[in-house]
Amino acid sequence: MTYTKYSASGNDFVIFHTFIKKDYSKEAIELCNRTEGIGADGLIVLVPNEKADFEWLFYNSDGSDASMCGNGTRACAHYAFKNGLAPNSMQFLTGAGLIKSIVEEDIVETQLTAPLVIKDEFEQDGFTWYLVDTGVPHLVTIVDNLEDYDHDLCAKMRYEHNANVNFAKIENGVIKVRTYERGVEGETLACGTGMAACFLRANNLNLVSNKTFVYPKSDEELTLSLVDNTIYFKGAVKNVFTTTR
Ligand SMILES: N[C@@H](CCC[C@H](N)C(=O)O)C(=O)O
Repeated sequence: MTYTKYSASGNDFVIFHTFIKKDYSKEAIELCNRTEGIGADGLIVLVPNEKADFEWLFYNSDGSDASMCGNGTRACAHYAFKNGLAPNSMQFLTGAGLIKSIVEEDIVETQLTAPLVIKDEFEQDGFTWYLVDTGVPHLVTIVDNLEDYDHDLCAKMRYEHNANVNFAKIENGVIKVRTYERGVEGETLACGTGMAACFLRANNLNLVSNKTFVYPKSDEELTLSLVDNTIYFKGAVKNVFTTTR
């Protein structure tokens, strides 16, 4: 089997394609293992689909599945185009619905599914939170200092709300984000749907405009735009290596 490892702003994935649609959670745990496997935050498997260019099956590194992954969509779209599985402007089926992506060289833009606010504003453990589904659920708190990010608090909030957890800081009109990811159970270098959730929250509070640069923990620059309640998410991806095992 041939596997490709991708990095999308530091969020990394093992990707392969097959005709066989089945449960790949066991493979996700093995392949994503950073000591004995390839090492990644998630596994993406592309399978054929009659109504779209293809369908993806997405797994976190602990083998749990997730309906969406923003960075994963960008890596996956690049992989699909480079492997002749889809044109550069494509649509593919995810658990959250049809996703549209456009590949231009190493830059990929994805149109995320319509966001759904789950809980508008609430106080817990000294922070003000907002809970929104941008494909998967995300808690967002806006802070003055990103050092407020606290692993134990994130883990507690993640299980209480069954959501990913984001700390965001607005600085000179851009957003800096740190994300604790469900299914990785720790901080990742970037989370696309998390950045989208922070962007939406900051935009709703009029803290940023409809088109904003967002910087995750990796410090790679992404552009987030809001047009008619649709979030567009754009940035570079990298094919790290391809291996056969
Ligand atoms: N890293 C992703 C989100 C992946 C899914 C998430 N960990 C969950 O289980 O909800 C992104 O870039 O959006």
